[in-house]
Amino acid sequence: MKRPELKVCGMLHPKNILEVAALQPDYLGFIFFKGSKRYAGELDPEVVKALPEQIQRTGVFVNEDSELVLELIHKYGLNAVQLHGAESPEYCRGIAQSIKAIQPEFKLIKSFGVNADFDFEQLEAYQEVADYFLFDTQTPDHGGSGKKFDWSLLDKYTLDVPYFLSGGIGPESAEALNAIRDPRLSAIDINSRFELEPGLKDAGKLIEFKNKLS
Ligand SMILES: O=C(O)c1ccccc1NCC(=O)[C@H](O)[C@H](O)COP(=O)(O)O
Repeated sequence: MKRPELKVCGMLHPKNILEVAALQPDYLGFIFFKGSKRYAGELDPEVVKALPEQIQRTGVFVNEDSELVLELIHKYGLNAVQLHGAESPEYCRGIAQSIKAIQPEFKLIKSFGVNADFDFEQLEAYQEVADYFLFDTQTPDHGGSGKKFDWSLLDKYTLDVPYFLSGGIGPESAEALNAIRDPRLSAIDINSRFELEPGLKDAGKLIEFKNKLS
């Protein structure tokens, strides 16, 4: 089985972005949601644009106006968007069509907050438009909760769309992640459990975790 990729989300500070980029994660996430403690809307776009091209620069949005999403994709040179609110399949299709017409390799990641009541059937309407799903813990703050959900709930996931696993993944999670045998697990998404403060990642912890993943 292919080793899942790694996404480090919630990057904020230029020096820290370069420090983490040097560890060669597959994705770096920038949160363009004003309600987040990791809001990156003030970040210099040149810092993001200058990242090595192997790193997928991912903008995270929550129920944002689609015109603004498209504007920020261009402003920051993003390769992917992660739609982390209650965006409809039609909204996702509009974004995907607009951007893929000029950037065919662009990726759309649709996030869902999972709990015991989560309706996996709703995903069917998104399967043609999402390149990936992202399964996070359901919380009122949308994301970055540091809380893990019960991964056995994913036994109910029957579609073929590859997914990112997220929510409360910490340094101690490596062993459990290595035990997952689902070929649809495309990437592991980490955030607050690797922080010194919101938006500031601990490079030492990241190196240790990355080395433990198989
Ligand atoms: O991190 C945030 O502050 C955030 C706020 C609003 C929407 C999404 C947000 N984060 C998106 C992510 O992809 C996080 O990595 C994901 O929620 C997991 O976070 P954590 O539980 O802290 O590992």
